Amino acid sequence: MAEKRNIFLVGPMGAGKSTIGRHLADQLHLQFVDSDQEIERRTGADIAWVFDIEGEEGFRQREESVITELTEKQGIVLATGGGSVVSKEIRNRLSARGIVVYLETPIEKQVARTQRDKRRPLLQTEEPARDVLIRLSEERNPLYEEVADIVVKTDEQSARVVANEIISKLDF
Ligand SMILES: Nc1ncnc2c1ncn2[C@@H]1O[C@H](COP(=O)(O)OP(=O)(O)OP(=O)(O)O)[C@@H](O)[C@H]1O
Ligand SMILES: O=C(O)C1=C[C@@H](O)[C@@H](O)[C@H](O)C1
Ligand SMILES: [Mg+2]
Repeated sequence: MAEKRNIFLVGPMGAGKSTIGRHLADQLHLQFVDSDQEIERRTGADIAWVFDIEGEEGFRQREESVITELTEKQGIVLATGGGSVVSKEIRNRLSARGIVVYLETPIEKQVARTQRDKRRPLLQTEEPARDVLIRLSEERNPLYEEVADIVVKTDEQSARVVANEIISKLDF
């Protein structure tokens, strides 16, 4: 049987990786996995708790080992954590193991989509979420672009329509 291919979603908090990833997996009959959820499942703690106890560095180590392991699979849609691309090892891994899709999302949409949800520790600080997201985007946008095979905008269409647009751009 031909090798089943993988789709890896990258992009900032609020881009819709988890939401669009589910639609993609349903429509393509692939397995959906989410590195944040997998870390929560394995630790039995939510992401904020992992950050509290192990610090961001501890979380990043877990993220790298989970993504390395999940990308061994075939036939998955993987929603990656928003900061995972900062690791060169993760970027290399994603490029080697599947099609990388960057969900490009303006800051105002990221703010709107994340403001009611308190589960993102990097946004639960004194610094306004908008400023944090701008600062992160300056470091990370070039990395999302570098690793991407396909770039789609997620601000003008529903998650389902964005998933269809991604499918139309895939050659499988
Ligand atoms: N295309 C879209 N249009 C409108 N709302 C969307 C769209 N994509 C996602 N959303 C909404 O935005 C919120 C954040 O989406 P989601 O949790 O999928 O983002 P994420 O990229 O996985 O973020 P994180 O990196 O923090 O895990 C959710 O409430 C989701 O329903
Ligand atoms: O952008 C980030 O660094 C993060 C994004 C989320 O997916 C989680 O991985 C966590 O909240 C950190
Ligand atoms: Mg997510």
